[in-house]
Parts: sequence; structure tokens; C-alpha cells
Amino acid sequence: MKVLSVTPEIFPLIKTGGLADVTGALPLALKSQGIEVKTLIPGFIPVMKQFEGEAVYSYDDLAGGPATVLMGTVAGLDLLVLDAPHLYTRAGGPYADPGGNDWPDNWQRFATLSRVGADIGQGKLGAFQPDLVHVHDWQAALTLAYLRFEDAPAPPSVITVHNLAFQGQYGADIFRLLGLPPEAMSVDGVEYYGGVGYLKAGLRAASAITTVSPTYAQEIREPAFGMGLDGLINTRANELSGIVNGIDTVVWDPSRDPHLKRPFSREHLDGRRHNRAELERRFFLEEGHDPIIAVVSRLTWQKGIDLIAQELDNIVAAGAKLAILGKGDAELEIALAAGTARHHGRIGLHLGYDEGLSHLMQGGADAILVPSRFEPCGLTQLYGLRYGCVPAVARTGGLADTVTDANEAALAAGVATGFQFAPDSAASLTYAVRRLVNAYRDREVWTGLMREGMKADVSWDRSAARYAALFRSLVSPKEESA
Ligand SMILES: Nc1ncnc2c1ncn2[C@@H]1O[C@H](COP(=O)(O)OP(=O)(O)O[C@H]2O[C@H](CO)[C@@H](O)[C@H](O)[C@H]2O)[C@@H](O)[C@H]1O
Repeated sequence: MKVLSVTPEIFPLIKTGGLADVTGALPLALKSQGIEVKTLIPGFIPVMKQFEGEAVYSYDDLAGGPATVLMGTVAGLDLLVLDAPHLYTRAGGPYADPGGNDWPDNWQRFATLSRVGADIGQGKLGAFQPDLVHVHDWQAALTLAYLRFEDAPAPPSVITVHNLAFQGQYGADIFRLLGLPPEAMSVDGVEYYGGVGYLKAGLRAASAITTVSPTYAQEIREPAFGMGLDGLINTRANELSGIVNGIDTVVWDPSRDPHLKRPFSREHLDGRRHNRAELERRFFLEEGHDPIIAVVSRLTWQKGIDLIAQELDNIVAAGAKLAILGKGDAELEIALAAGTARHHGRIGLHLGYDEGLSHLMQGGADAILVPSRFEPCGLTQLYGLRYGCVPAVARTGGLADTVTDANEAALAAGVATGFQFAPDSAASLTYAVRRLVNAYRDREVWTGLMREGMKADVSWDRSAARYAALFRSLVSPKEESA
């Protein structure tokens, strides 16, 4: 079976968050399920620097300039790169200028990516006719509206929601520039609260909807998590499922990780203490036996970072040290920096994005704290499990699905892997830190938690099999055998 994946980000070429990890790892995992994935991404500057491909399709004028689709392979990933310099060759990130402001033409940059995704879905490439189109998040969602509203045969489709909070919502005035037929501007099409909703359009048009954990798939049917889309999602409940993310176990392998000071494994945990010492050095933390709790996160309200900022004094008083890596909202950065200044040696902060340091933190910290208010899946707790960095997580979405709380019953049964606490509650977060510090002081309990977590299957194997089964159920047997 051949699948076209459409996404704005893919690891290792361009990443702002977990979406890239998933779109980079899933194609490799699907290969062993007999599924060939080609991924369409925009030709952002970092992508073009790492990629060389052969031109397979050209547009004389695509949204105001010439464009080419290039085909090639990087890091085992088969890519289709949309080289459209007038849209994607810009300093800054994929979505925002160097000052952090969204590009004003994002509606067009991602509608165009989707336009090309639909063209490929309709077979315009010749060299590659997909049996199914798989789109990720709002940036690729309009692909499915183009496929649905055009008079051409369209393959079945899946949309995966990595985060319902980002929806691609624009004014009605852009509709006439999208090149969709007038009937698409309806409640049954792309219309959303009087404007145009990209994610909404994709959710409406997809043959199937997935999100990245079973619990989040349930949560988004409720107004509290549905972000205005729960009504639509409920009408599509029969087509909705949750498939928990895996992680790339080659990139995230403590026995071969080049970012670690010392490798280690479940059987040989000793190397960990060298990473721990390096972490103390890098974060200017006091040496000593108190547990180091890591935070690796976008610094936002979704991730509950304000709760951490609010509880810094209590976390330190509970006997923990904190190592925080992140970037995000200015007021949260300021609050964390103020806490770091108050607790020199107990709290260390790196403001920024540092992939290598994030590996060292998983391999050296004792625990990882993830206090999200909502979390479709979450990856850092999965890296934590694999690296013996015990996760303490809010009981929501994929965090609830992947960490087994160290309650009495789970400890007695030897199945606990971490700590869960009520989301959106500062008191509950601090209580969990106290439980964590107590457990840490009992070496037997703590080593049990580490080892049990390291045993957990966080690979893509099971989840890739679920995607494969879903794809097969949507593609007719005749096409599948082609
Ligand atoms: N400052 C920093 N330096 C280095 N690395 C950093 C970093 N800040 C974050 N990261 C990395 O970025 C990734 C974040 O992934 P998450 O899944 O935790 O959240 P995100 O909200 O981006 O993803 C969304 O999509 C993913 C994928 O489906 C879902 O798991 C998730 O719930 C959903 O919100 C991890 O690989 C993490 O290590």
C-alpha cells in the first residue's frame, strides 16, 4: 500500500514540537507493516539545506510564484518537498518571523501545501499515486477539503489531530482565494463560526479521524477539551479513534545515545550517575542526593508551566532540585528566571531549544515532570520511561494512558512506572513531588520504578500495526494488493 503523508514538520529536518517526532518515526515503523509512505513537506530553509531531490512536478504560478515538487530520501525517509521560495524561504521558524509573530500569509502558505497534497492525491505526480492520504494537524488539513470538493477521484483519507488547540482559523475573506468551489463555504465544508476553519474542514472531510491517545480521543468529545469542535467530533464519533504515539527507539536509545556522557541500560544503570553529574554541572545545581526533576517543554499554559512557576518554592522545600529546559511565553520565562535566582543551586534554567541537552536530561535527571492541562499524547514521559527518568504527570490524555501511578496496589504488584496527579491543580502537583521525593529516598522502590518503566514498550511497533490496520480497512482490497 502507498500512503501520502502531508505535514508541516518532520524530524530530523524541521521540528518545533512532538508532531515532527511522530511524522519522522511513523513512516519507518510502517515500512515493516508493508506500507510505503512518502511525506510532503514545505521547502523551509533547514529542509532545503539537508535535502537533494529530483524535480518531479512544476507549477509556473503557485500562489504567486513558481514552485517545484522535489522527490528524494533523507535519513531513510522518502520525501516530497514543495520548493516554493516565495512562501517558505524566510528567516525565522516555520510559522513565525524571527520576532515570534505569525507570518500574516500562513493561511496561504499552508493552503498551498494542502493544494499540492491534493494534487498528489489525485495522481498528478504520475510517479507516485497514493492509495491513501494521511494529513497531520491544521496545516495539512485543507488537503482533504480540496480532495472532497473537486470533481476527481480521491483516495480515502485519515486526519491525525496532534493538538486540537491549533485550528487554523481565518476570516471569510480568504475563502475566495483558496480556489475551492462556492459550495465548500458551508457548515458541511470549510465554514467555521462565520470564517474558514482548516482543521474543521479536515475533520469534516476525512474518511477517518485519529488522535494520539485513546483518552484524548474521548476527552475531545467534551466541551471542556473540544475547543469548539466537540459538536462536530461527536457527529463523527464512529470514525474517531485514539492511537498512542510511540518513540523512535534508535534516536532515543540510552545505550547508544551520542548526547549522553555515558551510555547505560536497564541492566547496567551505572552510567546514569555520570550523566547526572554532568547535568548538575550544566544547570549549576548543587551536588548531592536529592532527586533532580527535569522539565523539557514549550513554556505555555497548555503544558501547565504556570503551575510549576507558582510552586517553585514548595517544590524546593519538598527536597527536590529542578532542571528546566524550555522556551515560550515571556511571562513564564520571567517567572522561572526569578525562581532560579531565588533558589540558586536548587533550580537551574536553560531558556531555549536544545535537542542534545534534552537527551542528557532524560539520561541524567531522576524524574521528569509533565503537568499539562491537556496532553494529546506527550512524548517526554515516553522518553523518560525509556531512559529510567521516572515520569510525574498530570492525569490527562496520553499521560494518563502511558504512566502507571505508584499507588499502593501498583507498587505491591510491581507494575508502577511513575506518578500521576490531578491536572490544573498546583497543590496536587506539589503533593506528587512530595510522594516522588519520599519514593526516591527508598532505593529499592525507586530502582523498581526505573526498571519497570524501562521495560515498557514505548516503540512504534504496536501503534504502527494499528495505523496499518486502519489504513487497510479504508483501502479496498483490490487497491491494497496493487
Ligand atoms: N526546549 C526544548 N528543547 C529541546 N527539545 C524540546 C524542547 N521543548 C520541547 N522539546 C521536545 O519537543 C517534543 C515535544 O513533544 P510533546 O509530545 O511533549 O508536545 P507537543 O505539544 O510539541 O506535541 C503535540 O503533538 C505530539 C505528537 O503527537 C503529542 O504527543 C503532544 O501531546 C501534542 O501536544 C519532545 O520531543 C521534546 O523533547
